[in-house]
Amino acid sequence: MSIRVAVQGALGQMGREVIKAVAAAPDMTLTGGCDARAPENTMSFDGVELFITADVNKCLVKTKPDVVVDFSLASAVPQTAETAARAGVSLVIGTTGLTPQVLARLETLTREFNIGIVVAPNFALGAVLMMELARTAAKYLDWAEIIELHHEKKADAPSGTAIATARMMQAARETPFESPKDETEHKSRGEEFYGVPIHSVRLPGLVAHQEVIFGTVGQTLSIRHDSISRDSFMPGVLLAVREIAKRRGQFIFGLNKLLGF
Ligand SMILES: NC(=O)c1ccc[n+]([C@@H]2O[C@H](COP(=O)([O-])OP(=O)(O)OC[C@H]3O[C@@H](n4cnc5c(N)ncnc54)[C@H](O)[C@@H]3O)[C@@H](O)[C@H]2O)c1
Ligand SMILES: O=C(O)C1=N[C@H](C(=O)O)CCC1
Repeated sequence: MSIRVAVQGALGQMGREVIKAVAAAPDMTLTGGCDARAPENTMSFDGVELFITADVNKCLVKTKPDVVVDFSLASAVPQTAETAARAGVSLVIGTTGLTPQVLARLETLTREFNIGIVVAPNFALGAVLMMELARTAAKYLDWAEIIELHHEKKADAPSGTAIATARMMQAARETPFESPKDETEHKSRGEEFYGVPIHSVRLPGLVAHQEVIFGTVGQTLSIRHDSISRDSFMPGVLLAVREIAKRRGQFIFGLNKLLGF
């Protein structure tokens, strides 16, 4: 049976890419779109005619999706998730910048309303591997910093990927990472998450990139991933839709869990 999919943030850079990917997926039916900037009617997306509205509830009632894919803004996610949950609709959430409190509420919604929710800060396979390799290296190398580089329109910093990477790296260790002891002069060193300094670069020409650099005596190890176009995220998004459509009651954080890492 075809999985019915609606897209929240449909007019955004990622929303438009998801619309194309879902429309081309043989086992999915694109039902509708939602976006704060949407007109109240149908729109053509590269030849795909789609009902679109600014009202998420209207989108759900009218188009009856099984799954909503959300690439919008962190502040919009709670309302979208509550509305979808009450309608019994599962969610795939790629939006970053979600607080621990919002994540905890999303987990509760899965049990309260028997829906499935996947939240993943990065749907690119290479990025998931980069995070897994960083997790492994973190067990052996005591110094590490992260540089994440994104396009200039990104709303949040640091990236969700960088924060999740730092968390995975620290969780793999028994002791905190080492850091310079004598930075007594002017300090401009990014911001530490889980003991790992994260440096954020925002420039036109970039899409989504991250380098994790480890150091120890006489050597460094760099693990780098580059998304050079947004279609890099689409196989991961479609996998998450397929999986969550059959996993009611489950809350899944990270594409790694769906890839069996
Ligand atoms: N998980 C991943 O793999 C991944 C990949 C790329 C981007 N992202 C994240 O996805 C999100 C969107 O990225 P983007 O580049 O598409 O951004 P974008 O600004 O191009 O698009 C966001 C869209 O959301 C809409 N929007 C804003 N507030 C809204 C609201 N209250 N209700 C409904 N719609 C609303 C905007 O009008 C816009 O069209 C960001 O959080 C970004 O970090 C995640
Ligand atoms: O384009 C963005 O914005 C991206 N955000 C994600 C993040 O914050 O980690 C990663 C992919 C691109």
